[in-house]
Amino acid sequence: MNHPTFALEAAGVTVAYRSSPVLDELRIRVRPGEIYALLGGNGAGKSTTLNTFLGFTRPSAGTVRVCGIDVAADPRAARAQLAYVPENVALYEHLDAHENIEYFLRLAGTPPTPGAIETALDAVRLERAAWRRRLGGYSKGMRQKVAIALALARAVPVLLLDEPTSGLDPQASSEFNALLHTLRARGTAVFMVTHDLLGAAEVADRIGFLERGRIVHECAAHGAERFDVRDLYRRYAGTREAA
Ligand SMILES: Nc1ncnc2c1ncn2[C@@H]1O[C@H](COP(=O)(O)OP(=O)(O)OP(=O)(O)O)[C@@H](O)[C@H]1O
Repeated sequence: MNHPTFALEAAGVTVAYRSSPVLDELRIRVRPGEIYALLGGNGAGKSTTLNTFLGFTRPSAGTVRVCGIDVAADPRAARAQLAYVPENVALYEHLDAHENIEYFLRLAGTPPTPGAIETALDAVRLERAAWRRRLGGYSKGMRQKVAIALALARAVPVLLLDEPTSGLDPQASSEFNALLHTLRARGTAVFMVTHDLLGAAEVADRIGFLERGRIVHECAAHGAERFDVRDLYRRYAGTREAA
């Protein structure tokens, strides 16, 4: 495959349930090594956007591409480029972190090379003492680390996250942000759906505001110069009132 410019791309994507559009000619582009946060009020279409990237929802118009692969034409190939971490990570409670990752890698037909799982668990900074403990006793932040370690072990170029910081305490949130920066440095594209404006302002390179299935505003951080949080809040409040 040649190197596509965009890791994720929605071009003119329309999704409608019972004729009213939920996504309305949506246009989103995320580059490799970019962290993109999608914000919007309840019902704005954030989950539907995730579902179209995952190939679970088929647009009636427009194109969705993952690393240049048209999701409608080859959903399996497109999905192989993605790791999806839902709000409540679904892993096996009775297996430990190591076993979970090994199980899902084998299920995907990509058994781990020696040391790959340990490297991934180290990269997400899951404390070593927990590696062989069943997930049943894990906190939300720890589960999330295991899910992201699985993405690292699969070496996928794109990570999709749904409400990743909801329910995380400040320490876990800051560890999560550090982890996203590690992924970004590796060239992974991160697309996250969130209501957490402050978290997004801290970690994202670009923020898109979704309102009634359209990006009504998009803004970028420039290196050390971060977002103007008051301005973001004003825009976000606008989308929430409209929703
Ligand atoms: N399968 C479906 N059938 C009919 N309507 C749907 C379906 N899925 C979503 N919708 C509608 O589409 C709109 C957008 O839903 P979506 O879940 O994408 O929004 P959201 O931005 O993720 O909202 P929230 O923040 O509440 O999770 C809502 O009005 C919802 O009721």
